[in-house]
Amino acid sequence: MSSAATPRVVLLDIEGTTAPVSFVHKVLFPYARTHLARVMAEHSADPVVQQAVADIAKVAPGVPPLEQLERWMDEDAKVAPLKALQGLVWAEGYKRGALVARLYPDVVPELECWYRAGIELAVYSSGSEPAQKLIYGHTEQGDVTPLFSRFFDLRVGGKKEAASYSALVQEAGWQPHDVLFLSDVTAELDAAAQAGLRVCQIVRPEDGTVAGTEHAVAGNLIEAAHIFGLPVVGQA
Ligand SMILES: CSCCC(=O)C(=O)COP(=O)(O)O
Ligand SMILES: [Mg+2]
Repeated sequence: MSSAATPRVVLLDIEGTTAPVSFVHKVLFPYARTHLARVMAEHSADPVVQQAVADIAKVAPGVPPLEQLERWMDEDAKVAPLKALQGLVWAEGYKRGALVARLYPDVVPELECWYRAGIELAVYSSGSEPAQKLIYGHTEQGDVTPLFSRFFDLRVGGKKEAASYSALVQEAGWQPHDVLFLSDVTAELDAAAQAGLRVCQIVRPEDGTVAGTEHAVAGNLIEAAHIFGLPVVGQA
């Protein structure tokens, strides 16, 4: 459903929307793959590791956890045990300065503009909530986590399921039509639109994103702001 009213909430995907696909696939994912076995061994008593190993045993009984994790990484599977463990590995990488998050140049200025205007900002990513806080806590522009009021991950469900968007708006106490969801993936936008959210595809030339035909399309957050009547950085 569309509405002329300005969205009160902007819900943002990460990969392909605020961060380049190349940063996630060529920096974050390889870092996690390289250090996963060691970090799991060094943190074997950590509840994150124990829960992930227990979850893997439920879905892949008899398969060694690292073998299953390798399979999931090969498939880019959006599954909670892998995402929780990747977050643990990245925590170490950010802490020792090996990782610094790259966001698209329009992202921080435009999010700050929306934040200052009283628009509520939230994240919905397949990356775990701790991983989301890490990426936004260690950007080239510094810690931008205070811009966001909420961080939703796979605990509300998969991003291609309409029920996940219904669950997250209910948890936050939002009306679906007050929320604008920005993502590069049309199947995610289809699901969000089915749940009554307003949606816009972010089509980043650097990522080679292909524009869909069903939803509004913007090349960056500033173009999305123009389309949906949100404040635009640098304009009074
Ligand atoms: C928290 S940054 C890494 C994101 C991630 O692990 C991923 O799989 C990408 O998910 P998104 O939903 O942001 O496209
Ligand atoms: Mg994405």
